[in-house]
Amino acid sequence: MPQRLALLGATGSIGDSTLDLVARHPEHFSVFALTAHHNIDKLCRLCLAFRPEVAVVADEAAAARLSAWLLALGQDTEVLHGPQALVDVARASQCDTVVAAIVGGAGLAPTLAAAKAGKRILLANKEALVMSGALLMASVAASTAQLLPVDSEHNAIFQCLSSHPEVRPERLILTASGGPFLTRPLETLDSVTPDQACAHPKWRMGRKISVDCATMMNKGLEVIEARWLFAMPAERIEVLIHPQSIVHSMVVYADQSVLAQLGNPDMRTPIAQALAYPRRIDSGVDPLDLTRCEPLVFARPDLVRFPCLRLALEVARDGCALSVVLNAANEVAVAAFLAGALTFNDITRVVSQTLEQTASVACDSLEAIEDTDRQARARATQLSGLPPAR
Ligand SMILES: NC(=O)C1=CN([C@@H]2O[C@H](COP(=O)(O)OP(=O)(O)OC[C@H]3O[C@@H](n4cnc5c(N)ncnc54)[C@H](OP(=O)(O)O)[C@@H]3O)[C@@H](O)[C@H]2O)C=CC1
Ligand SMILES: CC(=O)[C@@H](O)[C@H](O)COP(=O)(O)O
Ligand SMILES: [Mn+2]
Repeated sequence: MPQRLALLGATGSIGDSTLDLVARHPEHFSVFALTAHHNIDKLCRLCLAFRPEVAVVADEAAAARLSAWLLALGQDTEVLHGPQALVDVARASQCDTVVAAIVGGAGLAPTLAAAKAGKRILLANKEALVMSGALLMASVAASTAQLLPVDSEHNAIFQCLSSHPEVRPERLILTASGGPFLTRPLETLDSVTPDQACAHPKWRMGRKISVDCATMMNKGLEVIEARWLFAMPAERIEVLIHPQSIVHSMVVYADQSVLAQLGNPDMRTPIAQALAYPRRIDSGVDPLDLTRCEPLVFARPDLVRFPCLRLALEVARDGCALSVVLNAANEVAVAAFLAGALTFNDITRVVSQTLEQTASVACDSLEAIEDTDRQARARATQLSGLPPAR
């Protein structure tokens, strides 16, 4: 019986990689639901190719258009809309596995619903875990859910830990490419364009995560993600710059053995590992030829060049409420940068000022997290000089 998937964020970059694997292994995987936000052209094509029972889009107007197209094309996918529909497909009895690949905080409620419903969750949506670490991990522990990390570094650590599941490692080392601005003169950073910031040297990804890699906020979010996934204090999670993106992360044991997972930078490897776990399937990724790749180099990150990483590391060592604020402010600032309303350096300013201006708040329920998230977004919007969101 094939695994039945609900793919949240099907029209994105993780969606593309996941569906490439589904197409390679129709005997192992079938698609129950595909979701998108506004890209209904692409979702329509995906519905014709993968024939899901359900598709979900942002609003009623988009749902009506997609329904009409599918009907005209003879495809009987049911089209739903809105945040509640995402939650409904994530916990539906017709699916076994939820691929959480929505970008940003919008992925939190469906991911939490999947955890409570005891699903196997392939987690790409790191923002969900950053916002709700304690709550999501507790929901997984209290149900039959299984949380499998897809983020390449966390998937690497998961694979390294699998060889000694009963032994706690001493430290984790997350590798980071350093993004497109690793060596760019600092004084020129304020004039970089969104396209320059999105030109990641090694990975092709959505625009939000690409900007996060350019500021290295991505690595800060990943330290918080690792802290929860592997129950490891942030002080014992190190970040190392590794521009080749071949070593995806490492685990250090008490005897100073260091285990690493390597591979060409292609998300189909970690997604295939998680989809097939504990088996292995062909991912379509080129074999890694260590005799032909660039020399593997490692260095400590420069926190003056990457102030967003410094802010995130400070938050990682603190309570969970500040993680919600960090994430919310970053989402607002990155969206404003991508829209041309802020400069690249403004991202750090907005995140830092939002953190400074937020009093300590609770984060022990979805409602409390959503409330903190809303307040932080409003503050960050104001600090970005934008009109309040409706
Ligand atoms: N891309 C990668 O290689 C990696 C990504 N990740 C993480 O995976 C997640 C997805 O990243 P990526 O695929 O690059 O992102 P993309 O921007 O490529 O795709 C995002 C997806 O989320 C949907 N979406 C956006 N906003 C909403 C919303 N408010 N409600 C519902 N759906 C929404 C989009 O729909 P639409 O197309 O209609 O806008 C799209 O399907 C992120 O959290 C990222 O950090 C982690 C590791 C690697
Ligand atoms: C592919 C992936 O997992 C991204 O989250 C990745 O981490 C981006 O690369 P850097 O963060 O190393 O720039
Ligand atoms: Mn990553």
